[in-house]
Amino acid sequence: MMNYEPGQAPTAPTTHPTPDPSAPPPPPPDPAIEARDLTVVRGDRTVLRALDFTVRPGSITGLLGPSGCGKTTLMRAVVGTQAKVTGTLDVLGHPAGDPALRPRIGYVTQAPSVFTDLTVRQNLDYFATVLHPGRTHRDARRDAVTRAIDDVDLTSRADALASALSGGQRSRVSLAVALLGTPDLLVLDEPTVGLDPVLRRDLWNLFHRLAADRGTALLISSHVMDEAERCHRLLLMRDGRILAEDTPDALRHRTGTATVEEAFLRLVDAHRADEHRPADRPTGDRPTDEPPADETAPLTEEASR
Ligand SMILES: Nc1ncnc2c1ncn2[C@@H]1O[C@H](COP(=O)(O)OP(=O)(O)OP(=O)(O)O)[C@@H](O)[C@H]1O
Repeated sequence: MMNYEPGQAPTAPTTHPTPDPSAPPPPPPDPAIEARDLTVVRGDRTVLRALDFTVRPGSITGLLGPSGCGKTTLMRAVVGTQAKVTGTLDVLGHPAGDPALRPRIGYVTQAPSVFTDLTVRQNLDYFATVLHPGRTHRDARRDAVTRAIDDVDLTSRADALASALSGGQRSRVSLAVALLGTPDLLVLDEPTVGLDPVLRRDLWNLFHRLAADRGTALLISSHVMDEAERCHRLLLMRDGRILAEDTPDALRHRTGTATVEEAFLRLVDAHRADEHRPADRPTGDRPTDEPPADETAPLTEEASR
């Protein structure tokens, strides 16, 4: 199986001078997301525990793990809607939640947020007007709306009421809204749930185009392990912790397995064995009243419903 290479920066205009080959390579761009010791408490439970990870611009990072392991909480922290976040969490060079980030991040939740009494185009027009109000932006708004509808392959349904769309189509309207502002970071919570294989493939092609052509960083959660193979890098999570952060190839290689799903299961088994080794077990690591996340849940799409 192959690894996808992160997207290259858009080609420089031809009027620029040819770069000097003896010059040192430019420094890597700043991370899109940098988390150090990231911890989140929800209610009386610690649901994210001291996470360290980095997401690079122009790359697709898959966030994978069983139901309840903390994927949505992590995404909420990144977009700045989660309370009780400690540690360091920088997004596009700002602390997560900084108002300057609002126009630069697109976030699509699991529940589509669309007005069902408006058409697809009217939904997009509304959000485009919120993003870029005023008559002077009218043409740019119209172009952005047309492009976003086309990006998610809903041109033929542009004038249909959102209430008349399927669940998967409504999710794509939400995705189109997130694409309107040409965000630098797209955070997508299970964007392909309920989509048929052709649409899933088309959306993944779109994600790769966004990363390669626009330099967008994408953080995408999924239960579907074959989608893991389409990511540049993976964050494998379990029970509020990151089990591994690496490329799909490196994870398979490291665990001596043929698929990311097998690699994940191998890592879970190794982690459990460590936890159950009495001498090593840290006391008080998990309160006795706090059950682990649903760690035995299979990682298939069917099992995630
Ligand atoms: N509002 C809340 N108050 C307290 N705990 C919560 C709240 N929402 C979620 N949790 C807990 O936080 C933990 C992480 O939940 P989260 O939704 O982030 O998991 P997830 O990996 O996204 O799950 P799924 O794949 O099922 O969406 C779970 O144990 C969940 O029970």
